Amino acid sequence: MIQLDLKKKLFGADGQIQLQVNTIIQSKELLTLYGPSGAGKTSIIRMLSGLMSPEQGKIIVNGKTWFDSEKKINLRTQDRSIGIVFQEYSLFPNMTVFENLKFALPKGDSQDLIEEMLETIGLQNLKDKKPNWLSGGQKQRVALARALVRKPSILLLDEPLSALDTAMRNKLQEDILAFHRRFELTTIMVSHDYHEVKKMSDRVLLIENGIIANEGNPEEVFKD
Ligand SMILES: Nc1ncnc2c1ncn2[C@@H]1O[C@H](COP(=O)(O)OP(=O)(O)OP(=O)(O)O)[C@@H](O)[C@H]1O
Repeated sequence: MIQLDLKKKLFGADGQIQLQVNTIIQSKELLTLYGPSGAGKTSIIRMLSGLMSPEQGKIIVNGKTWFDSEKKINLRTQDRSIGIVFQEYSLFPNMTVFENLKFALPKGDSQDLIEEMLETIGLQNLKDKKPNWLSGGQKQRVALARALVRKPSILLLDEPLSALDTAMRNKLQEDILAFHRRFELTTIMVSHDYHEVKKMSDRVLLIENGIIANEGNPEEVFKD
């Protein structure tokens, strides 16, 4: 279970907004953050990952405090049990697919997990290729597998599919759902795509102007 209580002033092109988000995310839930551009969705992902600090608030994950402004606790990104995939492909261009995954593997862990990941994403035959040999969808599959090599409990996805065409998007949505279930992850995904949010979410947070404007399952949130 993730207890989130986040407050931070955000400065954007259209002035300042006060981000204020308070919610509980259940273990194994697939939660999407949906809403207009600039509303604060990416900032929430960044605060969860430790790449941005809230001004005030708490992040408590399964009873462990990751962030507490009063107690001055702020765990480093590498000490948080997370895997992240961003919109842009963030693979190392000079390493092969296999080496990209191996780089993320904790020292001493068996490389069998890499083989298992490659099999799950169906890219075993491309494991010796460098990223520029791959299609956008294949790169994002590798990024997804790499995010999971450390066996995190939480998967954070910031619009990972927005650069892909519809067919590839559909495939990757299935891959994300398969990983989400297989590794019993708690997954938090930013998406602009209404169909994607409807298809994938257990629960949606509609984020507008830095606050939760509505929340519930997709039927509840999109009933109008
Ligand atoms: N470190 C920061 N401190 C203060 N404000 C920031 C910081 N980083 C980003 N912002 C601002 O916060 C606002 C919200 O941005 P954010 O990327 O979280 O929105 P978003 O909902 O993810 O938008 P999009 O859908 O376009 O990605 C933006 O106006 C941005 O300029």
